[in-house]
Amino acid sequence: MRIDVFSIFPEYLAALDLSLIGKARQDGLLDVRVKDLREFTTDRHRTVDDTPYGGGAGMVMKPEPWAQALATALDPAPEGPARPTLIVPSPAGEVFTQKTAYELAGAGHLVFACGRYEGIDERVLEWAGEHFTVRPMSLGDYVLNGGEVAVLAMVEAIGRLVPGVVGNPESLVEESHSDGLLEYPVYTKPSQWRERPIPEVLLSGNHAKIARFRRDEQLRRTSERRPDLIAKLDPSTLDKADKAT
Ligand SMILES: COc1cccc(Cn2ccc3ccc(-c4cc(N)[nH]n4)cc32)c1
Repeated sequence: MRIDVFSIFPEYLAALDLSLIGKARQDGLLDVRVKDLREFTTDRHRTVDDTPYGGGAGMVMKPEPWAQALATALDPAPEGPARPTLIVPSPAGEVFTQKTAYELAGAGHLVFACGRYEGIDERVLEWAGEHFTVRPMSLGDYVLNGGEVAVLAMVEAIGRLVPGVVGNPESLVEESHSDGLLEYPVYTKPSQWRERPIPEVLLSGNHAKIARFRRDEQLRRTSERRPDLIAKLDPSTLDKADKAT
């Protein structure tokens, strides 16, 4: 998978050189290219923003540097009919979920446009629609100062699902949210820590009982912390809970 990221703070994306994603880049599983948007300006001051038409606070990102930058992500031209997907982090985007991560992990080429200021001139997204599948994307209902943090989160969530990136694919199977429920609690040595024991069943060696305990904990936690997810559960998820005995 090829991933292009454009930002006026490319150093923000240095975290993509580390850990799992960094290793996947070294192994050639992910081809991540981070570019400074200012490289695509033409004036002496490398200007990327200007005042908003219609007035209002703050500045808006100029369209031309973005068109010049995004055009380089179309080089070489995509093989076949598939168009690269352009993800534009935005408070006004669709909400990024684990389902989105799975969907995008199957894409061949992702391009991320990290906005700053009050956002990117809307005509960029209209122009980009001729060459990309454009998806404004929100991380959630809170406001960031720019797109970089959102891109770090999305590239990690997507990248780890690309085959070969995570050493043991098993660890992707039981994941939180993959079955619509939150993760069960985890414990490790010592079994008694500051007078706190671990749940007895985890020492029983009875895999059926352990599975049941974990499923029950998932349901308990989800109904306590995220009742909204309970409402969305696939009925078969609850059957699985009964079968995990
Ligand atoms: C109303 O608040 C804003 C309205 C417009 C722009 C900005 C600041 N900003 C600039 C680029 C940019 C990209 C993404 C996000 C973002 C995404 C999520 N989930 N929260 N915030 C915020 C961004 C703030």
